[in-house]
Amino acid sequence: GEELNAAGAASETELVRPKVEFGSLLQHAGATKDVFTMKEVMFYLGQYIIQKQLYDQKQQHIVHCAQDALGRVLGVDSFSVKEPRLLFAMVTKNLVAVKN
Ligand SMILES: COc1nc(N(C)C)ncc1-n1nc2c(c1C(C)C)[C@H](c1ccc(C#N)cc1)N(c1cc(Cl)c[nH]c1=O)C2=O
Repeated sequence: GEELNAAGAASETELVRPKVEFGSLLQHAGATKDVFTMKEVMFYLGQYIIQKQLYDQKQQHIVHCAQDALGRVLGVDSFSVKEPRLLFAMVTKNLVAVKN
């Protein structure tokens, strides 16, 4: 609906600055800057998860992060990639909006 389109548009126009620990996690995933779009944040987090193979080998939509910095910044031991609202809520806690 309208609200999803708005969220989609925001993911590519509004800029965010990660809080310190979250920022170093994104750099570990290859990021080379301090300010991102939401789309970029999700891209780098996704690369981080795949590179470190944090997904469950059997149920591959489940991410296990209790033993990883990702779990500390998101505040959970595991989550499902099929829960977008929960995921965005956890990620946005680690971001500060940048007024442009
Ligand atoms: C375990 O996950 C996968 N495993 C496999 N295997 C073959 C094992 N293939 C694809 C995925 N996968 N599905 C989705 C995503 C991935 C990879 C890139 C992690 C991304 C995503 C999920 C979580 C975070 C965080 N923290 C960041 C990005 N994602 C997204 C979820 C949302 Cl809510 C927004 N944007 C996304 O790209 C999905 O739906």
